[in-house]
Amino acid sequence: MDKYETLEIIGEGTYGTVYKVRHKETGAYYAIKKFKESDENQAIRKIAMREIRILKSLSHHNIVTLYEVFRRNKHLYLVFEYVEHTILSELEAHQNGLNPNQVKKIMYQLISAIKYCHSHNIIHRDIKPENLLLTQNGVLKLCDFGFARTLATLNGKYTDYVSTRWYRAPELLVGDNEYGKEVDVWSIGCICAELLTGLPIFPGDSDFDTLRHILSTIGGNLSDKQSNAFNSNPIYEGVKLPLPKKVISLESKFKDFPSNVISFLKGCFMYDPKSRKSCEELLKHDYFSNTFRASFEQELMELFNDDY
Ligand SMILES: Oc1ccc(-c2ccc(-c3cc(Nc4ccc(CNC5CC5)cc4)n[nH]3)cc2)c(O)c1
Repeated sequence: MDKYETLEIIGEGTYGTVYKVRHKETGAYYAIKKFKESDENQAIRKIAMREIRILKSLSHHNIVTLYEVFRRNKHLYLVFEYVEHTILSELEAHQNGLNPNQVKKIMYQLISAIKYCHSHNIIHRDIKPENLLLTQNGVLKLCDFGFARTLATLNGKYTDYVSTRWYRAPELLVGDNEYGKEVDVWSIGCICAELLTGLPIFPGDSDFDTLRHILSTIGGNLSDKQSNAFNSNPIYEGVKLPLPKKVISLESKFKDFPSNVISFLKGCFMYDPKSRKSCEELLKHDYFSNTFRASFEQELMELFNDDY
């Protein structure tokens, strides 16, 4: 850490803290994650090794770059690309939502980044505005894989709980631990709606309350597997599924959204993960017209070439 000047804390997580630092010789900025515990703690060491293995397998224009890993005074440090803004700060600056075309550009890059992760059998599991960074040129960079996991074997189960409640898919909220990459697609839908309105679409103050928001907006019923998981979850013992008195559908909730946006959101918000659109299908959805795809891909190529 001697070659860096620590400037501020930019993120606090369960297992570590992320600092904005300046390289003393070059003046360049970086984001450095310092793992909290000494790496002599076997549990932390295992978590850190899994995170580093995932990060080293990723190389994509829309995912922050890991430059270096080093160990000092029994602590592990990860040196990352520093990006000036987050989508959270963009939302704070645009309380009624961002320009629809800017949203489309952000969504196209987010889905491209997640499609890349999924093609490498990696689930991010914590997609939320503070984990989406935006460069001055409008390039989106996905960050913080502290909760990422490689897809479990076919019948694999995940034990730890994840993601930030408002962006959590119903299978996570009911406690079904046989979930897959579809949880990221649900979060993508949440991000899209929030970017367009400036407000979180399912702002629950608990997992149960988030489920209530979902059922009141999407209507219908959870999948049988999700209902069974809820009813057998000891956390919800004695509690009935929140059956909404009134459903305010997506069409009613977002009256001024074009039909292709509503259709895009419905593709992300299918209760049954197997019915949810994949990232590949979302990129082909007519939310992204052929004209948009052609012109934006050209724009991105020029932006990415400027990076080098
Ligand atoms: O497994 C991991 C762990 C950590 C990261 C990670 C990598 C990079 C960053 C990062 C953040 C960042 N920029 C940034 C982050 C937060 C803010 C918000 N203002 C802060 C509060 C003062 C502003 C800018 N640039 N790069 C953050 C996290 C990662 O990508 C993977």
